[in-house]
Amino acid sequence: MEDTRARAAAKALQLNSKHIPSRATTFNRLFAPIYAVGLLALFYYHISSLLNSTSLGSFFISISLFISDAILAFMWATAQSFRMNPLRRREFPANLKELLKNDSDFPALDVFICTADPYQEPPMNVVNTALSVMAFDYPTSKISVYVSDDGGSAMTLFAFMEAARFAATWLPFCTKNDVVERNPDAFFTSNHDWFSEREEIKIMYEKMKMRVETICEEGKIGDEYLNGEEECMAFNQWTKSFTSQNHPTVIKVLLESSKNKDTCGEALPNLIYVSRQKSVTSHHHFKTGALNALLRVSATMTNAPVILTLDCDTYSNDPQTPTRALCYFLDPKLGNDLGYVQFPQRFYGVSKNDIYCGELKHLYIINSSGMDGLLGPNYVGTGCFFVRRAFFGGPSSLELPELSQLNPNHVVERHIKSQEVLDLAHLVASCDYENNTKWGFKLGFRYGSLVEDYFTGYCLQCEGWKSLLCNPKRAAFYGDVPITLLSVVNQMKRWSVGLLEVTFSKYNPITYGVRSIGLLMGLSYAHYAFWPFCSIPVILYAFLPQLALISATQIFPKVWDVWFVVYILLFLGAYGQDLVEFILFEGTFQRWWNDQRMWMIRSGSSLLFGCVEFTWKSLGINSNFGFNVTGKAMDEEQSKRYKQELFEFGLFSPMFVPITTAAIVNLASFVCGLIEIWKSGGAWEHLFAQMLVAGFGVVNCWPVYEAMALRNDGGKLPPKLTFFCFSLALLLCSFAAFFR
Ligand SMILES: O=c1ccn([C@@H]2O[C@H](COP(=O)(O)OP(=O)(O)O[C@H]3O[C@H](CO)[C@@H](O)[C@H](O)[C@H]3O)[C@@H](O)[C@H]2O)c(=O)[nH]1
Ligand SMILES: [Mn+2]
Repeated sequence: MEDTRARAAAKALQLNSKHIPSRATTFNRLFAPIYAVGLLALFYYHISSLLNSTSLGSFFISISLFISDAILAFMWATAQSFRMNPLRRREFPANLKELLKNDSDFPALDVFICTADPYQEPPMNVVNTALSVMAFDYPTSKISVYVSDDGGSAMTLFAFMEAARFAATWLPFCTKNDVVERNPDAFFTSNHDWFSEREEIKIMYEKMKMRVETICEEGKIGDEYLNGEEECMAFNQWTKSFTSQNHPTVIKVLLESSKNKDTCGEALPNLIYVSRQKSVTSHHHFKTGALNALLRVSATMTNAPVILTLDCDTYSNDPQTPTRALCYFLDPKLGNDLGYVQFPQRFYGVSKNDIYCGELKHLYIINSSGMDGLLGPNYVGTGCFFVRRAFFGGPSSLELPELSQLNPNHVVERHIKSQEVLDLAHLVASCDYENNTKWGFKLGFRYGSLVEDYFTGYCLQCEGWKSLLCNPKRAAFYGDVPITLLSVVNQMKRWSVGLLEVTFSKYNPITYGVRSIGLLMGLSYAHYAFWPFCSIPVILYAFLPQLALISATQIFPKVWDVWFVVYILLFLGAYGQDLVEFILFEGTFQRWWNDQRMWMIRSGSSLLFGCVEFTWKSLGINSNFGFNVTGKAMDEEQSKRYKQELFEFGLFSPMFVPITTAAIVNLASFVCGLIEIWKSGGAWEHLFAQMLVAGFGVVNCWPVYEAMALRNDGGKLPPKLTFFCFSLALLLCSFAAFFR
């Protein structure tokens, strides 16, 4: 790639441009110090009320409010790093044609697709993802798709054998007709009626889908489904003792570019199925381990300089995507230290107003554009192009792997089905290969956190790599959003455990990060690392003012007090800025409203339970926390309710307890407050702030009341849970009333 970059420099080609949204940035830079003054005033107020507290009770209240606001203020301060220097970019793939005239000029591309569970992640969907990238607008002989199957499932392998056959028809069909949607399922569900062979191919696709789905339902593969001896042989490894947690390495080269041709006689991409060895006695590091196994297996077979990592649900929505990434990798101005190009995660099938905030606009787009103006966005696990070299030490300090064949500069000379290559591939995919090597620590994706993406990107940046965000108008990739509240909160719980693992390691972004990547980048990473602590202020604000209201205790300043004004301005300032930002990034008011609601719900469930689980894990009480895959299989009833934007509770989960209890307490306290004001003949000034907080809680908890009392479908709150939370709320309220 270096010589291509030199040619680009000689031709002075413009491959990309950047744009600084200057008005918004100026505003943010001016607003930050003003807001900071407001915060200082608030802490002056907090400290003086602490010093003036007259009783144990008032001291307890003051210190709780102080701690809560200190955490919120810290989160605000770290978030400013995203606002100081945001960037938007554009790329010009057309100009690349000048530079890459022949297929041989393109760098080879290895695509990694991870899947882990055929029941949560239907093989047919994984196949669609793979087909969508095999059909990239890119020289096919340069593409190799590696599928990592951590589920070790014969069904997934079977699905890919079918896909390999279908690809021979699908790929030429896409190129000939300039199809934009190259995920077959997405293509056939949207209407494109004008292609001649469309019907024929659709029938072929449906047949394949039926075969795969039948196999998945039956749970075994009958001989009538297999073509020839080679295919039968492939499944011989699935013996009786083969389980997803204990099995030998399975590597199958399903397509070999130099041999397999499509129906028009053009080369097909390489397609390789890999299920690394698993043993119950050795730790496999979940997805991170799978990615490292793929890094090594791909090194033995193709060793492409560019790598794309994808989750099994992240399909390509634009065949131009790899050329867009090249617009950066081949740009001489960006230098040799560009480690990865991240495309934002975008989602297919988000409900109209995005009730669960599945879009995660802040995480994937707003904050990432903010980091783009510094050293670059964090890695978000999928839709990311890396230079292979980035996994082998910093830009100027090459870290060599133990085996020279895995070296990023090694040129593979043998073809991928040769015995030597296959033997080496099996060796590096075995479960104890990594023992006493640098893999996961100095090489490859990094171990030590359940958010391997965040941690790996962070480590690469600390080593000196830069990154950037490529966010074209047409979504480059689409993934699935979780459609039940439980999967949403479980996903975020895993994230918060993973983030805390980084916070309490020697890599803490405040200590280690700020030193390695500077203040603003360090703060950006700290914003996430300390995110789980948001659960503390949210829980306190969800209960304390309300219980105080029930016990007729005033804890906030009176309406006419200047300190009340400070409170209100800080609240409105933060919320207002957040809203404006959200709208500027193509959001709607309703989506923003749901976003802020989910921020609170997540804090009271995922982040809180994440903190608790992390504590248990650190104390060694229970260390059984793994990477639980987010479900991607659709239940029809659930999808229907999701589309109607009804919250899906359904099951009894301890994670629903805090939010449900808070909903009841907020409503009860609001009513108590009203009664209190009425009884006192209309003296409302001293309780107004608390009424405001409780009222805000009630408005936000509307879906919970609905699920508790007004609905009768499968997604309503289980009566057992409602009863439990009612009892708990009653206990809390009586306790508060006791202090009246
Ligand atoms: O042992 C495992 C567990 C998971 N996976 C794969 O990891 C991917 C992501 O899993 P998913 O359950 O979809 O996670 P999400 O919560 O949606 O993922 C977000 O957060 C993860 C980190 O927690 C990142 O790895 C993901 O890229 C990011 O999208 C999927 O393709 C899985 O098949 C494995 O390969 N092996
Ligand atoms: Mn996912």
